[in-house]
Amino acid sequence: MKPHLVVSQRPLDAQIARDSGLGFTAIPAAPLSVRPKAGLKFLSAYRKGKSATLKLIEETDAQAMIATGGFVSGPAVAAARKAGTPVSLVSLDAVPGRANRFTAKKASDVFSAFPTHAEAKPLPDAEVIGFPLRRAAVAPESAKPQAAREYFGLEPGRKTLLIFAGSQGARTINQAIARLYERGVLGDWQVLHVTGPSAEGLGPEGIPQGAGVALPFCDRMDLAWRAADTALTRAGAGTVGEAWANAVPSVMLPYPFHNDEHQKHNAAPLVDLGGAVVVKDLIDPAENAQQLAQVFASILGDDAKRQQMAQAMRDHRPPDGAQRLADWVTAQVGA
Ligand SMILES: CC(=O)N[C@H]1[C@@H](OP(=O)(O)OP(=O)(O)OC[C@H]2O[C@@H](n3ccc(=O)[nH]c3=O)[C@H](O)[C@@H]2O)O[C@H](CO)[C@@H](O)[C@@H]1O
Repeated sequence: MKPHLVVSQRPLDAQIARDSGLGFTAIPAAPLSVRPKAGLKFLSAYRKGKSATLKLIEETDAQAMIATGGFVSGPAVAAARKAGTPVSLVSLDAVPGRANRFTAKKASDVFSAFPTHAEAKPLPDAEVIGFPLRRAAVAPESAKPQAAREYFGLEPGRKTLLIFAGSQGARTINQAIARLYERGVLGDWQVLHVTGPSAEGLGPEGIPQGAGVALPFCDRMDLAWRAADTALTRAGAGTVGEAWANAVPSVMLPYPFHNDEHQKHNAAPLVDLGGAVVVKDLIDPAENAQQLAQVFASILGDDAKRQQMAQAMRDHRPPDGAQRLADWVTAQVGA
C-alpha cells in the first residue's frame, strides 16, 4: 500500500511534501470564515478542493484516508465521505479548532492526540491515541548521547541544552536566551540552539563562542533529542509528543498568541506527570530571561531532579498514536 499526501497549494506544503519523497496532490483550500469576502473564497475553494480530491480518490483507488485537521481536511474529508472511502480525523491539539470540529462531523472515526482540555468544546466520541510521531524524531534506546553530540560538533561529555521552537523558530525565545548567554546563566552547559531560519532575536554574532552549536534548522531531531539533557521549547503538539517519547526533561514556553492557548494545554499532561515545566512567554525579553534564569537554576544544577523528570516520562510512556493509526488503516483495508 502506498501513501499519497493531500496538501494545500502553499509553496511550503509542496516543498515539505516533495522532501518526504511521497506522492502528493495540492488542492485548493481556504480557512473557514464568516466575513463575506473570505466566506466566498472559502466556499469556492471548498468546492474545487472537494472535486480535486474526489478525482484523486478515483484515480488512485484510495482505500482509506487519514486527515490531520486544518483547513485542507475539510474538502478532503467531504470528498472521502462522498466516495464512501473510510476517513479518520486526528485532532492534534488539546483544544480542537473550528475546522476540526466541522470536519469531525463528516469523518467515520475521530481520534485526538491529547486529552481535550476540560473547558474546550470536545470532539464527540474522540479516542485519545497519543501523538502520531514520525520514526525519525524518536531516538532508539541504544543511541548514545555522546555520539549524538559529536554528530552536531558538540563536546561529547558536556551537558547539553537543546533549544528549539517548532519549525519556524521563535523570536522571543532567542531574545531571552541571548540575555542568558550574556549573564552566563547556563554555567558549564553547552547548547544545541536551533534558531529558526532567520535566527531572529539573536544578534548578528549569533551565539557566543564556546556556548555550543547554533543551526537554523535541524533535520536529525532524533539525534538532537538524544544529545539533550534538557530542552527549552514551545509546546506545539509535535514538540510535546517528541519530548515525551524521548524522555527529555523540558522547559516549555507555549506560543503566546493563540486565543485558545492550545499549546499550554498540549503541555499539561507532561507537566502533570512531572516531565516538563511550563513558563508563560511574557514577550518582554528581560522578563522572559528573568523567569528562565530562575527555572534553569533549579533544573540545570540538579541532576537528581532531571533524572526524576526523565523517569516520570519513561514510567508513563505516551500511547503510540502512529501504531494506532496504522492499525486503523489495516482494519479498513482488511474489512
Ligand atoms: C505557531 C503554531 O501555530 N504552531 C502550531 C503548529 O506547530 P508546528 O508544526 O510548528 O510545531 P510542532 O511542535 O507541532 O512540530 C514541530 C515539528 O518540527 C520538527 N522540527 C522542528 C525544528 C527543526 O529544526 N527540525 C524539525 O524537524 C519537530 O521535530 C517537530 O516534529 O502545529 C501544531 C499542531 O497543530 C500546533 O500544536 C502548534 O501550535
